[in-house]
Amino acid sequence: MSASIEITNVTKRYGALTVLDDVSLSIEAGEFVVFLGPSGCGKSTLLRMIAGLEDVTAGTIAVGGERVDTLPPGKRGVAMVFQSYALYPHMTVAQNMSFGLENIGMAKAEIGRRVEQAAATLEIAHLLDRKPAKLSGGQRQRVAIGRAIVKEPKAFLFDEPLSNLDAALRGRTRLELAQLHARLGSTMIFVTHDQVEAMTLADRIVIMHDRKIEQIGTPMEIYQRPASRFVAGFVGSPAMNFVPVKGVNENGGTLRIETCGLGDVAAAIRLPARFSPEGGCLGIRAEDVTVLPAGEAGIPLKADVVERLGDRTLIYGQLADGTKLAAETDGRSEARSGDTLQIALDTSALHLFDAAGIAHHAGGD
Ligand SMILES: Nc1ncnc2c1ncn2[C@@H]1O[C@H](COP(=O)(O)OP(=O)(O)OP(=O)(O)O)[C@@H](O)[C@H]1O
Repeated sequence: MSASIEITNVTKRYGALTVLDDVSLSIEAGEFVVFLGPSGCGKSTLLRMIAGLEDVTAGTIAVGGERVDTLPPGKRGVAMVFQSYALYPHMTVAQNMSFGLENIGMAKAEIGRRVEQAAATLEIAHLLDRKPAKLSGGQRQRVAIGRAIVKEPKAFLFDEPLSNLDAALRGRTRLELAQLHARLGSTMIFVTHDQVEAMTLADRIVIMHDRKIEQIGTPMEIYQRPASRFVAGFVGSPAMNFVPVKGVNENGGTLRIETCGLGDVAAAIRLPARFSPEGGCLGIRAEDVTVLPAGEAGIPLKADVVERLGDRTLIYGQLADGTKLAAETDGRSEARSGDTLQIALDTSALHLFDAAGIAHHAGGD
């Protein structure tokens, strides 16, 4: 069973502090939605309001078409998995998973059936008699998910559930969560500040910043067509390069963008109405900057740091005017710090940002 979630004009204040300001969002039944944003942007607060662990200051929340923001947590049909797992240490795995169902008076046989089924799904059947202290971090994590599954909720709410796992286990559990979602078909909301988790798990990512939703889109929409300079700089590693703009001229559908660091750049970007170069910048990802073979002339980039990642090499350098720029090249690059390299830009992958940070992309808005 899965349900849609409708968040309408939700505001959250703690005293004078506004944490979320008039936020609206529609999540479809069965969707995997990730709330992504920097620390303190309010993503956990939004999740906790859906769960019923925080009140809304204004606005409404509906699950499966039914308004729930006035209902207690247990009556909302959602189940939350916490970062800390929140298992009862004195109870076995089976008891931890049964506890919530016993509390609502469910028949023992039905509880047994659900626990058994969830344990099989999560491959923890052999751990049912153990106490949490005798489990690894990854196993505890599964128990916490199992405890949510047995409730057969209309939606799962995950609050950074992978952040206590080491890197390898984190990657594996991420895959398992994707498989679990495919198998259960449930609505899932997942809070994280890890963009790899967001990119790999989400049907849609909700980027949150400064009390608002900054952009909602599929991972590739967010990556390729970030709505704002904030999103462009937040998603992607290394962060998108930003080069200050001095002036813009439109000529037959091509925009000529004057910069200090990159010289004049031509791009198929429509000149936005009332665009002022003041405070504007050009954005380009490191992977869209090509390091030219020795002897070919391009734009000079003086390498400060060369990072060899095996399959690729990242070059962090400076343009002629001192603007910093990262370029990505192949793993066999022999570039060394101190070298002046020649680069070229993929002008079909340029983004222009105005002073307010609004994005305009090559190939149309
Ligand atoms: N009970 C509270 N009282 C006052 N302020 C709070 C309370 N809970 C959260 N806040 C504030 O609300 C803001 C949003 O917090 P929230 O935990 O939702 O952020 P987050 O995006 O989940 O960050 P993180 O990734 O660090 O958990 C923060 O500025 C936080 O200090």
